Amino acid sequence: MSLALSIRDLRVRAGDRDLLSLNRLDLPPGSLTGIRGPSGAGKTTALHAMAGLIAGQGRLAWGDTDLCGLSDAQRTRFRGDHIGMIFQDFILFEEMTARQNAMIAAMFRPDRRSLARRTDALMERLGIAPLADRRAELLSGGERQRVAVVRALAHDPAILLADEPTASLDRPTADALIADLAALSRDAGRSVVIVSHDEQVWASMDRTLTIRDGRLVADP
Ligand SMILES: Nc1ncnc2c1ncn2[C@@H]1O[C@H](COP(=O)(O)OP(=O)(O)OP(=O)(O)O)[C@@H](O)[C@H]1O
Repeated sequence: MSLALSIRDLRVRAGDRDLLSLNRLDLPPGSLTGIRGPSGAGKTTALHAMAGLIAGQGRLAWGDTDLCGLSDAQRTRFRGDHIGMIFQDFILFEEMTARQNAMIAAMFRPDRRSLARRTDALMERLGIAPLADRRAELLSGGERQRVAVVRALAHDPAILLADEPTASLDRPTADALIADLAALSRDAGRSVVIVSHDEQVWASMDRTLTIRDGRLVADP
């Protein structure tokens, strides 16, 4: 499944302050989109709204599903079914193994077996299969990030959202990660949005948007 994103007059507020105000944005299904902008501009807020982690007013629809029209519980369910997330600090459980961390979502899902198969295949593909039984606290930054990628993709989500996925990686590791993310997503028709300050990330995307002061700045 491939899902388009359609945003109309989306606002995210905190108290009486507008954190985000996006008038119109359409991303085709299966597209790879970067988001850049100065610190505090609202990039993470936009990503969290796309993930349904925070509620917005207006319209933010993946396919036919407008997240603004869903309850908190419905948004959580949509996220579990359709969205994979990679966070900047890619939080792992240190005492658990790489594979246990990657499989964490499986604990709450009925399709545990197919998820386990996909997890193993992804670990193989990303070159971390030999580390499957190593505790997370013993993994390097690049290895931890790969575990976070497997965890995000294990349920084969239609949407992948990532916040500064290369921020703590050296150049070669970051480049390899971005190439893998792009290939794993293009193959599957996955829609991807990546918040990043990294020009190499922007170069791998179909398009990169700029957010400033909570608003989209027109592409140059
Ligand atoms: N829950 C909240 N309540 C109040 N203000 C918030 C809340 N969440 C974020 N903000 C503010 O909204 C603005 C945008 O934050 P956001 O994290 O989206 O920025 P960003 O563009 O991702 O920045 P950075 O590149 O530094 O991560 C910031 O001024 C931040 O302090």
